[in-house]
Amino acid sequence: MSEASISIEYAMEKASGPHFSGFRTPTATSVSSTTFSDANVPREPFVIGVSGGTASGKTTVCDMIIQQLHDHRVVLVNQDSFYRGLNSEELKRVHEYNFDHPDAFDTEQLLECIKKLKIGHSVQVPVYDFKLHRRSSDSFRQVNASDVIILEGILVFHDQRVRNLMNMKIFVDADADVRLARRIRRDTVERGRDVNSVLEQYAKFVKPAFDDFVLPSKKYADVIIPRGGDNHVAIDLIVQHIRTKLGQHDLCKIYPNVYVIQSTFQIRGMHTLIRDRDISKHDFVFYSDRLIRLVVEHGLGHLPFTEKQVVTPTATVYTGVDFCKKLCGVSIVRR
Ligand SMILES: Nc1ncnc2c1ncn2[C@@H]1O[C@H](COP(=O)(O)OP(=O)(O)O)[C@@H](O)[C@H]1O
Ligand SMILES: O=c1ccn([C@@H]2O[C@H](COP(=O)(O)O)[C@@H](O)[C@H]2O)c(=O)[nH]1
Repeated sequence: MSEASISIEYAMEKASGPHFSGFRTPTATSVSSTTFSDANVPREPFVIGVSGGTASGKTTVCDMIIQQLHDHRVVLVNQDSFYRGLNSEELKRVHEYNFDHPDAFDTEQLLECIKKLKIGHSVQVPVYDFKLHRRSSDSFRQVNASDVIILEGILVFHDQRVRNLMNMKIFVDADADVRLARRIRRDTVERGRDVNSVLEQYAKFVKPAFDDFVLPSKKYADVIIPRGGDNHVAIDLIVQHIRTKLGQHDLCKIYPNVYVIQSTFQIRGMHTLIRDRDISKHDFVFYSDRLIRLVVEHGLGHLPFTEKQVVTPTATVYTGVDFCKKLCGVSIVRR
């Protein structure tokens, strides 16, 4: 990316110089006849995986990222939605069921869902009930195509195929005692459990599976967030990175004083001409000059002006504007 500041004098001189209007007919060999497609080619969504032990703060961190990216389309997909659910036999012996083992999830269905979202399709995600340990038979959550897809769950880094779909992998860290305390509170308040059953499940399944599957998958993380949702610095940095990855137009959302000149077919046509190695020197100079003029004129529109009244030849008053002759500049950033 190169940056150049233009002086007011230069800008005014360029803007008031000879005016080339219109898009000249290209010379015979300069442009191919391919039809231009829409300038806004849809980008592939940015997929973020968020893993970590139970009650480490994964959901909290995801909610904070989503809140900060409020000006983008962001969707959250929970691995929990892909729990297979228990049949009646398994339900009778629910205390023997290991919900923390990779086999408890329908990973094939999860893969299919993320692949579809990545190519811009909407999907129906199952709704899992933690109290009944089964999926709702008649309701689904519709998840639409988005700019950012966040996949959150204890084992989202376990399967290599799922990992490969991710552009960024975050591991949320919290001390084991903090997580256990949170889990007891959450499961008794929200998931209809009693303290004894939570402790029993934790010792029998949750902790061993954390050591065997969750912790070993931490090595795949690009970023580790200690203290989860309390770590505002880490979350801010992650959001900045995502914004950068989302591209050029989002610069305007980060910096309120950045204006992007909207690309039009005319502009792209001229860019095509000046990049064509067969263009004549005369046409190169002509179209480069015209492109520079567009940028300069756009920049001039952002200079400070004050209101000014003038009297017209018919003796009426016209209220217009006059350039404030202050020392100022407009930076032109080229990507
Ligand atoms: N930084 C925190 N301070 C206090 N409580 C928290 C914090 N982060 C999460 N919690 C609480 O702990 C529980 C689990 O958090 P959650 O974000 O749902 O974790 P996870 O998605 O990893 O299971 C929730 O009840 C939540 O309100
Ligand atoms: O029916 C169920 C399904 C899952 N669990 C427990 O949930 C956690 C995963 O959810 P987090 O929000 O990441 O904590 C997992 O440790 C399972 O043990 C359950 O208890 N019952």
